[in-house]
Amino acid sequence: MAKQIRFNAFDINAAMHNPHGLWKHPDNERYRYKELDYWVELARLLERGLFDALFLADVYGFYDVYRGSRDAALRDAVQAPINDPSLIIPTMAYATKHLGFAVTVPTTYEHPYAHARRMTTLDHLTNGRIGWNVVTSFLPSAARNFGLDRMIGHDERYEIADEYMEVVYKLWEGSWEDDAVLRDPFRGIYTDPVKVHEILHAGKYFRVPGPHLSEPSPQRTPVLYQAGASARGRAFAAKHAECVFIDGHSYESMKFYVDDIRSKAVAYGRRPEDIKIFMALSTIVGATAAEAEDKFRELTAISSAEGPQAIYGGYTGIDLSQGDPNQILTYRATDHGQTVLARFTKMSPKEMTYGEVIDSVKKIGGRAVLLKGSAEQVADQMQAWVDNTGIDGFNLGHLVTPGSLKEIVELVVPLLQERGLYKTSYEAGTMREKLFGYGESRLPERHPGARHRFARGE
Ligand SMILES: Cc1cc2nc3c(=O)[nH]c(=O)nc-3n(C[C@H](O)[C@H](O)[C@H](O)COP(=O)(O)O)c2cc1C
Repeated sequence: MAKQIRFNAFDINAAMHNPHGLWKHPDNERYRYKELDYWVELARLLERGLFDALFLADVYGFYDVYRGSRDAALRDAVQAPINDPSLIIPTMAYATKHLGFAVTVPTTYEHPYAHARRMTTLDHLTNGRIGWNVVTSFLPSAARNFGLDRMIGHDERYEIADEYMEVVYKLWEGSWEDDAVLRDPFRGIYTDPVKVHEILHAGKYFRVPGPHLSEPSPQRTPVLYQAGASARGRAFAAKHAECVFIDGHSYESMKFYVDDIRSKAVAYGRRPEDIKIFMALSTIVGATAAEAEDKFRELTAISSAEGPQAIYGGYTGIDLSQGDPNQILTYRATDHGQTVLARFTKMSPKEMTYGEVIDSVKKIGGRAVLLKGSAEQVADQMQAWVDNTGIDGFNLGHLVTPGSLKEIVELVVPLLQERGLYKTSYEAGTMREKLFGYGESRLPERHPGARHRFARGE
């Protein structure tokens, strides 16, 4: 059977996500992000299209590097205003049966003891349909608001994240035995105290004696996503991630990331196929190629020049307004994210000036690859990306919501199904089972998290 293409939707609980200026489009319903009905309708649409998951990005802090101010970000709804992503999930889960939910939570600012309980709660309420996108955060304004004088350094944030993972693995995997909850009215025992264990974690960054507060949920550890692609980020992904999310720009660079992460995973005792890799993608699908071009022109006319530069400043620490348009942008390690700057400098096939970088990020779709055309053309290009890079599928952003994802569900999914490249029904089971096979609800034995499982006789 041909390799199946997988879809996640890439969204955020905010007024706008990445396509800046397009909130002005008359068909854009983004302003409804504060309504539960909006999210329920979206979840039902995605389940109709047999999407694996709704991936919910999140960010603490405003994007205020560009021109040294948050004004451009606020004017243009650059991931602001923004609400909590986890609180919309139970309602969407109630309205669907199979769709997974991957929620972004930073290891730098949320304490693992509280985070572990929140994820277990969500895994119970969704009956095992929860994933966690592990991020380390990249905005100085978040650091300030969490009471730090300066942002913790890029690589140290990953060191903290590594220890954080150890803590949550211990809480999820090692604290409660499977049969701890007896609910036995005859013996008068709800939970057998002998089967609930302290974790006694005392490390460099965290001290958590435990036990975990919640009883075991269907997956225990949520499906682990990760999206940082710096050298340190890839090492982290290779060790922990089950799904990796990467921006793409060429077959070559995407294949480099895919091969590198999978070979590093093998060095951690894992298998290459233990990691599913999704590429960020924007799409414009028309009944014909000409119709897609018309939509593209219409969107270009209302897109914003400043919003993408505000995003760029936050991701990289580079204020594009400060450079001469003809000056070459060079790589420098900042404490923001390192991947986006690398892409426009040392990973770029040719040197780029500040002016060229601005033109590139301003394009519709932003940093994500944009596929446009008829459904046939978009499906062909998706297939080519999968065949040439080894990715498993796409995290599909929206330009106009929910229209962009409706185009995929109604026009592209049926075509991929005809070609035998897309499932025609959901697999049974939890989110992890749908991704990795029936009976695989828990982390596999070879995953480092499984080492923290409680074993009798310990
Ligand atoms: C496609 C994509 C989506 C991301 N989504 C988020 C997000 O929602 N929240 C966040 O804090 N970081 C997000 N990031 C940032 C990364 O998780 C990571 O923190 C950042 O890229 C810095 O790490 P790096 O230097 O290893 O790339 C995303 C990155 C990519 C490429």
